[in-house]
Amino acid sequence: MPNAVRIAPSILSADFARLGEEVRSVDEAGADWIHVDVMDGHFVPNISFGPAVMKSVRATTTKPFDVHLMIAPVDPYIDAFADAGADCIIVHAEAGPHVHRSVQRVKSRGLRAGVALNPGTPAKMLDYLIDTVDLVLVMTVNPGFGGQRFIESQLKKIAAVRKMIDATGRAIDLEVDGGIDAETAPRAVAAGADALVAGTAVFGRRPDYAAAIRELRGA
Ligand SMILES: O=C(CO)[C@H](O)[C@H](O)COP(=O)(O)O
Ligand SMILES: [Co+2]
Repeated sequence: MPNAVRIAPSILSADFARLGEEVRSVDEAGADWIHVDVMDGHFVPNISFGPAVMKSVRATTTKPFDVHLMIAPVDPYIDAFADAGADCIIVHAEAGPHVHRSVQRVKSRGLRAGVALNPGTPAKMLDYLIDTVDLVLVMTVNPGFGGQRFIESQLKKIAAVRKMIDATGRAIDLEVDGGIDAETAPRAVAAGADALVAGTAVFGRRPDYAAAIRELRGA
């Protein structure tokens, strides 16, 4: 299905005491990708987990790991997450010091590279990056926590990024992250998103993850 929307449950909202089982459950429930939120307590005001934890759950599924690094500076950690089994590594345009170099470093490991834009960062930031990336992640909350409210102004940015992607003629994924549920998902997709991260909307529906994923897809 070429135009199907990908659903990427964020394990930030999983039960960390049963992380492996949680990953297996969302895999069986129909997740397309597993979204891994890495927070450093510096770039964002929260700390989640590092590459060792990710590596230990990597073995529980064959689904691609979509690794969202909220780390500044990020370059010293790219190899560790590549070694831990990332399929796509997303770096923040704001994390610095040289985002283009960070993207090159991800690509040099043979992985898909993504760039994330915070809500206050304009789409224009992508002008000299879009030709090198495989994915753009538009943040629809300020990064650092799950369970926040979708920021409406980002719909305009999703539409602007969709135009930029289409103009390249390349297959670049447009993923949206933050406050995605059955109400916001269709609006993000209508604006141009083709991949949706969902933490609370999936893991908050414990134990029926399949229903949660079906609902997001159907929406
Ligand atoms: O990157 C993130 C936060 O920085 C998370 O991926 C995001 O918040 C998902 O959680 P929710 O769906 O509950 O908003
Ligand atoms: Co995320």
